[in-house]
Amino acid sequence: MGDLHDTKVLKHPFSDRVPIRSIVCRPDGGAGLGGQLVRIGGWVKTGREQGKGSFAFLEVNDGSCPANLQVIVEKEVADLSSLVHTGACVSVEGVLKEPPEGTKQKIELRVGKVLHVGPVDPAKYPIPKTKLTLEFLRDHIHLRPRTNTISAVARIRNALAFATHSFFQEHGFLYIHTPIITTSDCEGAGEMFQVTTLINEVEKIEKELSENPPPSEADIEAAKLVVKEKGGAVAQLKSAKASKEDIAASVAELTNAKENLLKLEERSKLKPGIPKKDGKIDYSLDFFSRQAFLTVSGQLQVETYACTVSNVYTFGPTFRAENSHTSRHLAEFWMVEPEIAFADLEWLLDKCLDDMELMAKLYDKGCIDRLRMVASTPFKRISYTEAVKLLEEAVQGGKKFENKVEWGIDLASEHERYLTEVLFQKPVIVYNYPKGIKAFYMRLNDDSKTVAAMDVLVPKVGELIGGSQREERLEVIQQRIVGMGLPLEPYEWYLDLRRYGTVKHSGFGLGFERMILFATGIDNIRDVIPFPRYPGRADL
Ligand SMILES: NC(=O)C[C@H](N)C(=O)O
Repeated sequence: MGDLHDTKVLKHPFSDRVPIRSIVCRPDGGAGLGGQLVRIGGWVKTGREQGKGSFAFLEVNDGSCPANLQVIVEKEVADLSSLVHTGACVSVEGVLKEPPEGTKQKIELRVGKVLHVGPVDPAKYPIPKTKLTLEFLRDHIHLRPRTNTISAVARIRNALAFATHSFFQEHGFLYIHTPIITTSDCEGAGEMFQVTTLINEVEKIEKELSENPPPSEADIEAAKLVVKEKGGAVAQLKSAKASKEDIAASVAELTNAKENLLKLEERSKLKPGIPKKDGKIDYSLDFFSRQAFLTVSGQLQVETYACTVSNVYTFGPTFRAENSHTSRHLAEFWMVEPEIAFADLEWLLDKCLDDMELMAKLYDKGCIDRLRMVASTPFKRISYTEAVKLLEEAVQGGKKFENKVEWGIDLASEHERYLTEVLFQKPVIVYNYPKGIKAFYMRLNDDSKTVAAMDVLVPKVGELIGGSQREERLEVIQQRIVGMGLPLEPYEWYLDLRRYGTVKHSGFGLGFERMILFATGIDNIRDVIPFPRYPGRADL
């Protein structure tokens, strides 16, 4: 968008429109731009006719910044009634003018030509200008980007994504595109969405039906008759006290007739274009020749590159089939996952801090205080064992937690919040978790009870980052996989990284949406991703 201090407004690179940002987001509020002819395009936030309908004031926003441009249209130029409704799209050309002294705006646009109007019926528009709750907006996912909050979140999200890439690129990391579809369960927790192929299923049903047409109603009626006859035959033989063998043979015929009827009825339900639902044919095995899933983490795959090009990261969507209905979980979320060869956990903890500091510095526009605090305060570091001790002390002191506190538990959100918000009032890094609650790939510590894992907990959000030193010893990791009841076979390729040229290495995953929650102060994670996915929601 160029230098905002430029004395000329800057055209959008792909159209002849000027971004509103380049008019109003200047130190002088745009005052120095008076007299320039510009074209803008955007959506009306508010509008009203004035001077007995002789002109209209419009507040227009084009998403380039949170601020609106005040636009004035006279009735000679356009039909004002179609312009003034919230949500209408307008594209106009006119001259920038400084309004009279004492007005809030430093610049406004006097329209000479209206180039486009996309009207709205105000009686039907679902996003009126009144303040709407985020819950309400979640039911209008496609229109909610038109609100100030959601468009601001989109800009912050974009800036954070850009900063993530800039940071890693500047530090010599390679961006590796890890797959979305995989057969490996990185966390070994079974929270995977299975990938099935609807088209395959439909094709298969169509083929089957063309080779073997479905039964007609008459076929089914005939089969029902056979069942009735066979049933009658069994009853007759029984009342005639026939021999056991004869009765058994007759019962077998009845069973066959019933099975045949069931089959026919089932086949009659098969219709082209509708996949069979009874689960009898495992179509899911078709496409990939084995069960495939949506990835829960790009970590295992990105490790293959860390073990040859040293410093890598992946940043993409990940999926968890967790039935969580909380404000901190999504079924589809984005994760930033760096992986570094020759690094142990100590090294990683330091780097993680840098990362957060850098992000905080870049985004002082979000929740400024919290970000400032992250940038300036050293994180508290405590071991898991210390954390549990502190929580136990709190319980002894009268603090009530819903989840019980004892060595071996996974820290609940209330525990994480207590540590970060009450006890330390700053981000807390908890390290060396019990092996029983962490994934198989984390390096076993010398005590054989804990693993070299760390979580970064932050106020408001709880766990923001989870990471670990990876287990680089072949026998140990094999034992861990087996010990957790997981099959070795799907992980053989991963074990090869330990068989051939193994090296200590570490990495972490940062939940991108949680980072946005933290930066923006928004409460619900469903509001910081454009199209949230959670139990019961996958449309749009
Ligand atoms: N890359 C990582 O360390 C993240 C880790 N696999 C997780 O999903 O929690």
